[in-house]
Amino acid sequence: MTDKVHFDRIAIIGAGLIGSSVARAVMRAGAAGTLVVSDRDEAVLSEAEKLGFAHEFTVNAREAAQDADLVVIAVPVGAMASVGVTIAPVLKAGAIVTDVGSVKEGVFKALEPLLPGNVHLIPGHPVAGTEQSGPSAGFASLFDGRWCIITPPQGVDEGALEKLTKLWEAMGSKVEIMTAQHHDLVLAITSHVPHLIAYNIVGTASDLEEVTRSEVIKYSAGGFRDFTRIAASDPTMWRDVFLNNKDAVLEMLGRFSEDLTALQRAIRWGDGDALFDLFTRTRDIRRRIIDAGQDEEAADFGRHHEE
Ligand SMILES: NC(=O)c1ccc[n+]([C@@H]2O[C@H](COP(=O)([O-])OP(=O)(O)OC[C@H]3O[C@@H](n4cnc5c(N)ncnc54)[C@H](O)[C@@H]3O)[C@@H](O)[C@H]2O)c1
Ligand SMILES: O=C(O)C(=O)C[C@]1(C(=O)O)C=C[C@@H](O)C=C1
Repeated sequence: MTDKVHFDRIAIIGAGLIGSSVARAVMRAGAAGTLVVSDRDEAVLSEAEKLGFAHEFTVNAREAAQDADLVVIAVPVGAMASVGVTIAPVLKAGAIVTDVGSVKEGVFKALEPLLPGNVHLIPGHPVAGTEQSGPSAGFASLFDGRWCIITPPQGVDEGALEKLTKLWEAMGSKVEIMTAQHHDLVLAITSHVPHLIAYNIVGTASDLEEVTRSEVIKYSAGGFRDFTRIAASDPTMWRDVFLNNKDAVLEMLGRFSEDLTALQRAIRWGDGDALFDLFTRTRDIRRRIIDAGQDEEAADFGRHHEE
């Protein structure tokens, strides 16, 4: 007998890209006796129901969380607290409550005071996603080979942590444990600031578009096009990320601005060596990412074009 991870009842609140992908991955892993998915948006819920990636569907998050051994909250970071308020009265003693939010310290601080002391709140973040949203955008293999960062609070119940870790592994992820503060600092530079830069550059180009009309669209190949993919990411999700990881994002943006000023100076003074040295260093980082198997672009491209 293998010690396959199993929960009698798993509830997922939020049936968008990530919630629906977790649902599909849970089903693929056979990790739930009953999997119930909830979303407050009736159109989203009926789309989810048609796609059929869980056993039960309900608009009522409280009904979903009732008797659940594991509740996965997959809503935008700014909506976590309202879900916490809704589900708190019905949570079963010993239940594990986790989330998939892109910011960790703020989510823990928002949820922890709302939940009863006899449940295990263990936040998590699968570092995998796309610029799409909604239940149709999800897929079971989203987490395969990707990191899931779990940020347990001090004094966490080791049994509950182990069970949650095993579930993410069963869904295909590699799991890393760190503090919420460290997570927020690392993700500020690897994910949050890059999204802000993409939003900014596409915004600047869209202002220019007034002047040059269709040329921005017409000639948008290569570099700019890659930025537009990221800048098409969900506005609600990303508004909440920046409002909830303010300190770390501002810290990284400060460094970014200093480095940008140095580049500006190198261009102004014709310092080709400085430009060449930086571009050589950054090319090396790209190579290291590919070597570490973290670049899924080619695979993603293939997958979306097969569908
Ligand atoms: N998109 C990504 O690439 C990505 C990757 C990793 C983690 N995340 C995190 O996952 C979470 C969900 O993101 P997503 O991309 O799946 O978003 P999404 O927009 O695809 O789905 C979010 C869903 O939550 C529902 N919702 C909002 N408030 C609710 C509430 N109070 N009760 C019930 N349902 C509610 C919405 O109706 C929507 O269907 C966010 O916290 C985000 O930071 C996103
Ligand atoms: O691949 C993308 O499109 C993503 O933006 C995914 C991405 C990221 O920045 O890596 C976005 C937000 C998440 O919290 C995790 C993953």
